[in-house]
Amino acid sequence: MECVRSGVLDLRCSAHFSGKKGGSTTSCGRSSSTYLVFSTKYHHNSQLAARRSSCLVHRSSVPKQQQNFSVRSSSADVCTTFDENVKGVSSHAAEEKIGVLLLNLGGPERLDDVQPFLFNLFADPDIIRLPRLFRFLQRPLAKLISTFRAPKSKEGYASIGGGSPLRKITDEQANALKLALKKKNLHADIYVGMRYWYPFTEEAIDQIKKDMIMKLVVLPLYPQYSISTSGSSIRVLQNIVREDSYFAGLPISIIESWYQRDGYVKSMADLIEKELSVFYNPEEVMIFFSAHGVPLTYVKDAGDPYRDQMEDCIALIMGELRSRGILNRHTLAYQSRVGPVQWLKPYTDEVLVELGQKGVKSLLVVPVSFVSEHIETLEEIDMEYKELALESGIENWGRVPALGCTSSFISDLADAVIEALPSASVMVTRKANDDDSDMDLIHYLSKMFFGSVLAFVLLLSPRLISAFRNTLL
Ligand SMILES: C=CC1=C(C)c2cc3[nH]c(cc4nc(cc5[nH]c(cc1n2)c(C)c5CCC(=O)O)C(CCC(=O)O)=C4C)c(C)c3C=C
Ligand SMILES: [Fe+2]
Repeated sequence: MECVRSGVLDLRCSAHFSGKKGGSTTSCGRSSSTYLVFSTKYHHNSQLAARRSSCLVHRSSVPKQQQNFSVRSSSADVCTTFDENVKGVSSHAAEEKIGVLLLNLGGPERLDDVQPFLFNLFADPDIIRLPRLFRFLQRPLAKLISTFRAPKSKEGYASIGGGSPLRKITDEQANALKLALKKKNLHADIYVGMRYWYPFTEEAIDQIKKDMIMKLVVLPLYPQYSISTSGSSIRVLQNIVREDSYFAGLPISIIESWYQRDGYVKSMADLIEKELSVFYNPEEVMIFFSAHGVPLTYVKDAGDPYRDQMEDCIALIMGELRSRGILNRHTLAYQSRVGPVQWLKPYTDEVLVELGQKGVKSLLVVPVSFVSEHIETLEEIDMEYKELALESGIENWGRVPALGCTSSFISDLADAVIEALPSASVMVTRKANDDDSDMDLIHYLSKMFFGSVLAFVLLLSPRLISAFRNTLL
């Protein structure tokens, strides 16, 4: 049983939308009578399916036309130049009112936004995963953690100009995508929905409804799927679909991950090749992929495919570089861990020190989990990690920019949208009666036990609170 056909999420399948350990009671099928059940265990079939094929379904049957375009968007920073094989779309698609919803994380625009932004982030049950019984602690805990975390985060945002660039960049990407689609003969309205700050996904959803969009493609701006990112945003969407009769009847196609697309892989390889050429001895440079981490339990217990997809992604990019005769060594590590739990290893900061000790002299860092510049590229990599690396003996440091509005990348996203359209279908959802129903007693009790310990640690013990605070700061 495969729920994802070549990378496009089949909305009638249950298992992608996390919630439940095991995923065995979920339903999956092609018929509209099957239901979407929320479960935490990620369905690995989807990942295998995505790996097997280069990506999305339903390639347009319209012959490719060789065309040259040069367009400038209304925003001065967005410049999109197309020189490629342009794929056309069938005329009936052009007559429908098509919407594309770009999902992203969002970021505080001013320092005063930092604490409420962090509150929204930590109040997300896909970010702090409490046992069901302790969900009532989610918001008090979010308040506590966001308050402790805010001073450190504020420092970071202050050092990159006082706020996150995410909204501006995402808007630019939306403009560029609209133009790219237009050039491929698809007229679509593009909406931006952020998970933790303005414009919130709910606002985008309202606008989509007002505009009476007839078909919607949902494109999370994360190349790899994680429960904590695309998964969380998709969950918001599902909740809306369940409550709202307009969305319940709207054909939707979700592109859940797209790291395996040729256009993305080649665009990343282009950026790496270009930055390597800046080094005095490019062949001696170690390519250092730094991905945003997630807590280890996401992968080990909840079935998050994030690590597998990340490794797959790196292999594809390195394969592309090798095919161009670029044979540099490379490594992958995970950055930006928060709090006292174990995250995916190895950790970026530790690997930087080790490489310095081993005598590596030249490093090219490649941020790989996100397609915009943000606090973790501009502050964590460019400032903190650079300083650490130089102190550890690295002499030559370079960093690949995020893809942003790179024309080949935006053009590929446009192709992804066009390819996803034919599989848009009505989301049929039902609320799982008890999404912990297949959890065995021991697991349930252990969750309760650890949940209680966590609650006591975080809410009752001042000494441990201060230890926790030190870990966050
Ligand atoms: C693929 C990308 C990301 C994953 C996976 C992810 C998981 C994740 N993040 C936190 C905690 C924080 N993330 C923060 C900022 C932030 N996170 C991502 C991306 C991923 N997060 C981005 C792009 C950003 C930056 C947004 C911006 O404003 O530029 C922050 C706030 C910043 C800070 O204080 O460091 C926190 C906190 C967790 C806990 C998590 C997985 C569970
Ligand atoms: Fe994050």
